[in-house]
Amino acid sequence: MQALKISELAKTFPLAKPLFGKAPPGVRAVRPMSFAVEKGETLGIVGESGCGKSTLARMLVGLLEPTKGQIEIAGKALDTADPAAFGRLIQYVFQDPISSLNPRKTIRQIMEVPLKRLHGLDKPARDKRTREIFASVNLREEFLDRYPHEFSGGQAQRIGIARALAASPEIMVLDEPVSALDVSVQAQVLNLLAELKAQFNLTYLFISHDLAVVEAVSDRVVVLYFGSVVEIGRAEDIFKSPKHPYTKLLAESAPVVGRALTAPEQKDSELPDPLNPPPGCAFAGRCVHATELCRTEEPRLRPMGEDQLAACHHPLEG
Ligand SMILES: Nc1ncnc2c1ncn2[C@@H]1O[C@H](COP(=O)(O)OP(=O)(O)OP(=O)(O)O)[C@@H](O)[C@H]1O
Repeated sequence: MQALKISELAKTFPLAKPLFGKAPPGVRAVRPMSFAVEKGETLGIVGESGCGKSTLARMLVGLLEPTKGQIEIAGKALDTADPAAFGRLIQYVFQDPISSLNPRKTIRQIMEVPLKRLHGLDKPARDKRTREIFASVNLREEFLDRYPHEFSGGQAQRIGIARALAASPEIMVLDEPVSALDVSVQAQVLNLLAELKAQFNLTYLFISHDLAVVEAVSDRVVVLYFGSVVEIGRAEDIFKSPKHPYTKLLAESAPVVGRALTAPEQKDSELPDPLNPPPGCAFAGRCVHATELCRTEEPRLRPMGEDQLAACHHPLEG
């Protein structure tokens, strides 16, 4: 069963109109993209800074209205102009746990908001549910009457996760959930997320620039480049047998213990200018395999092997 399906979802940020002349076309942060996530699956989302990960995530949780496209959760299309429709179905866990929590509210008050607003629970029911969720993220009950700044990064991220769980969502979008944490704490939070997924029957979208973490936690992975999906497939295939030269570049650029860093094959290290996008494949300027076709015609996502799709005119072998 599909937990989430997006169809032709896109976001363009308009730019200010100059005093004279035509308005510029705007920044196409997410170009029309479509994919689905199965219930219980963890879908990793990777790509370098500026590729549209956060814009996509914010649209998925109703924080940002798409320019076009559709979002379906558990088979139902959501009204993307109505953020309230999202809360009970999909929740966001932010990268920076402390600044995502209201500093003037106690943790109990923070936890109560979704329980009251989304589920209409009365005070005793809210207290009971808050205690249950707190226990499931391994936090002590006495923490409930403290303020966000009193917690370490790892504890604050558990609170951020608890707040998201309080909405009883089907899906959680985890946006770099461990990158702000000490390495020693990262594994604890990742283990907790795995336990919660099983306990609450959740589906995860896991955004990270840390490919080792994405490979470890994801069933399938989406690779974004310049606002588009350039490759999607099972995590092991994406990392061991990438079809798109950009996926290979990402994998080769990631430091792995015990492996010497190779100089990745590429011509340039710059992303194209979003205000002046190239006509063909957006990666052509950096790709050593690029031909005239790549510079003139945008490649479409197409099947390449079992459960793997890539948008490339000259996919890699093997
Ligand atoms: N509010 C905005 N107005 C105009 N352009 C924006 C806005 N937000 C994002 N962008 C642009 O959209 C593109 C995608 O940005 P986005 O933040 O989604 O990327 P990202 O992959 O999440 O990057 P990072 O990992 O650095 O957060 C970038 O070119 C960015 O400059």
